[in-house]
Amino acid sequence: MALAGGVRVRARALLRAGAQFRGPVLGRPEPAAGGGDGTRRFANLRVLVEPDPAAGVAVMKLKSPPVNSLSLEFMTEFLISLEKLENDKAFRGVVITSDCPGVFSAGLDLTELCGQNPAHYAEYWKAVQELWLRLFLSNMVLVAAINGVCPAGGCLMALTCDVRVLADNPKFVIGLKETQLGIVVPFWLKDNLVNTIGHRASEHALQLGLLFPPAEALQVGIVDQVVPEDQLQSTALSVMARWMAIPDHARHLTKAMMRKATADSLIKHRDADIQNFVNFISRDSIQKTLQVYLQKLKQKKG
Ligand SMILES: CC/C=C\C/C=C\C/C=C\C=C\CC(=O)SCCNC(=O)CCNC(=O)[C@H](O)C(C)(C)COP(=O)(O)OP(=O)(O)OC[C@H]1O[C@@H](n2cnc3c(N)ncnc32)[C@H](O)[C@@H]1OP(=O)(O)O
Repeated sequence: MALAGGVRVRARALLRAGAQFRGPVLGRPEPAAGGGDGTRRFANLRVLVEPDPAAGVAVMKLKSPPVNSLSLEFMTEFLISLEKLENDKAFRGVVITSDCPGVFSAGLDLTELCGQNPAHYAEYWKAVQELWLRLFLSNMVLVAAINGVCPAGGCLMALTCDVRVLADNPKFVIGLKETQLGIVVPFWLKDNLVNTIGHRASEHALQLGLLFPPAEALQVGIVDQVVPEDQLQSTALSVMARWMAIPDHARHLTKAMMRKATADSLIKHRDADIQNFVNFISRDSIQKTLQVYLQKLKQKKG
């Protein structure tokens, strides 16, 4: 699936501005781009990709400090990196994890949702839809190695994956807390959750805006495994190895068959969903709530 119009335009702008694969990364000298040794890492500004072509797997590390919030730039760069892997036949699986200590992703970037104009909200929501669709319908096996708190939009990313492994730390909660902020999750994300944990559990989780700590997350089924923090990466890779043993075409066609109806319901109503979001987020009452919440977050330190 190609990037949607607005996101593609922004992607091109980012690429022109130099947000493309480069080395060295993390201060280590690496072969020049296209060096072809199959071991080099590549990165744009906010996503670090560590490829292991021999295994057919890449690890994508979200590194948009401080909290990997889903800004337009971050989502665009993430999708560029994902598309690069999708287009490279060497890669059949991706582990998604965080490079920001203690936070997988803080979810949607609240500064994108506050005090902006309707055109911005529309562009932003289109990018959120695109992120979800591209991940949800990815041909590749996606394993989320969740090494930090994972609320709302962070959970959105994790829910698109085929498998979620959560590090066992009581601070690492996961869930869709939107109602706690006075926000309603979009229907397609609700469907994604229902597909994952069932209808009744979703009713409770969504209405109460529940954030599950590891043991509860495992019990309700929003994650598939909880492991000690120091075993997260190795567990994610061994889960991946199991999935990689299945012939790709059969696995992918099965995944597409299982996910088609849920994805189609958004694809058919993308514009209406954007309009709905713009109307909702532009309301004075919602703006006020989000601004107060953002201020509280900022005052936490002071
Ligand atoms: C009718 C229906 C139609 C359509 C659908 C309608 C509506 C749907 C609309 C929106 C859906 C929204 C879903 C979301 O994702 S909203 C975001 C939810 N996320 C959160 O509530 C998490 C907030 N953050 C935190 O709880 C914490 O930051 C933390 C636990 C992730 C990390 O804690 P730390 O103590 O490590 O870090 P902090 O000091 O709190 O934060 C550092 C820094 O980062 C800023 N920040 C944190 N989160 C966000 C964010 N989500 N967006 C933007 N910025 C964020 C925070 O303010 C600090 O900034 P400063 O350094 O002080 O400047």
